[in-house]
Amino acid sequence: MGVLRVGLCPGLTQEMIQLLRSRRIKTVVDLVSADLEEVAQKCGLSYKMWRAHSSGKLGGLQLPQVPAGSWSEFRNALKKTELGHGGTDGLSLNAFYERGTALSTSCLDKLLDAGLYTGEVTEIVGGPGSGKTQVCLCVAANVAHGLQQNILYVDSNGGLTASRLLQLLQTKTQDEEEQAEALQRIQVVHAFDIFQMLDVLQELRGTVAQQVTGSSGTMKVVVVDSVTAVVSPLLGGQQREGLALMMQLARELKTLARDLGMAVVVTNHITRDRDSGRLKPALGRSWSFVPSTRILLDTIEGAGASAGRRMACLTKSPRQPTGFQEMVDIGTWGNSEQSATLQGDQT
Ligand SMILES: Nc1ncnc2c1ncn2[C@@H]1O[C@H](COP(=O)(O)OP(=O)(O)OP(=O)(O)O)[C@@H](O)[C@H]1O
Repeated sequence: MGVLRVGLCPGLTQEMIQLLRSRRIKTVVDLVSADLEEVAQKCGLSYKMWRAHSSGKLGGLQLPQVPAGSWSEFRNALKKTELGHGGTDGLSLNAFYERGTALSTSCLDKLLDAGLYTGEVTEIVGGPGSGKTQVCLCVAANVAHGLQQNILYVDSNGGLTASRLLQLLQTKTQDEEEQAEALQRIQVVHAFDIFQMLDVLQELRGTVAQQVTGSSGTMKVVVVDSVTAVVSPLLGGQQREGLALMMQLARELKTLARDLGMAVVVTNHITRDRDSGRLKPALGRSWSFVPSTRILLDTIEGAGASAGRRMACLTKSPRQPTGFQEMVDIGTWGNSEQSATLQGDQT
């Protein structure tokens, strides 16, 4: 099982192993999946020392050259290795994915700390026209072309257009065959009410549960644009029934993420808090616990405003500080210029 032991890599001393064990890091995969910066801080290990220790081999598997930059770069480099994908260490691909692998989105990776994490629900929140659907399409194009993974795209508001999807793919490749292959990896389903949506997700659960690990047909990402479109009509009169259906949807999405190792993306509208007047995600408190990561998209007013520019702000994350924000230009995502990020700003 790739248990950490002295001699696995230079510098991995008994003392260090004890420290890691005290942080519940016992195997090579525990180590790869951990927040290395936090671990290093708690174990009194500097990044420089870590680089020196972990270059070369670990658990009999070749590690990447540790980049001089940051911990997150290092972790992502690790995840791309044979080790990060289970490798020959007796670990299944699913077992690793369940622990969380970042799937690059190409549009919001900085905020997401490298991408969408398998095993988690990520929510994109924003008002009408804020760009939620554009983010979903950008994710679909990158997962299908860049990562060559299958994706289920559940459209519940009619926002998806094939022409925009193709436009986004055309910026990635001029090869029409590659574009067609990528389009084939994106399975689009329309579900205009909660019952249709639950049916779609339950069917997906059945299919994914039967998937053979590592086969070319695995479905790694599911996008639901939007949950609000099917849930908010239920929350008016028969509140109880509506809430129960909403939580059933939440359970389905979490099962796909946690038990079946998928990355789940949902979109949600915003609403104004009656007391404070502040904007907050729609669907209330019960829903607010469903996603582990949330990005709020907002249009920009005043100087610097343009049709496609949006401020994307991380408002919930298990990995990054909340409040982290960056300006993105969704208008450029479909242009040949690959400029998504205009500036980074940590608040
Ligand atoms: N083909 C396109 N090329 C460039 N930008 C586009 C294109 N289509 C849409 N946009 C940009 O995306 C914005 C609309 O974004 P989108 O439809 O993703 O919003 P949304 O948050 O999903 O809205 P809603 O909640 O109403 O569904 C437009 O205002 C425009 O700036």
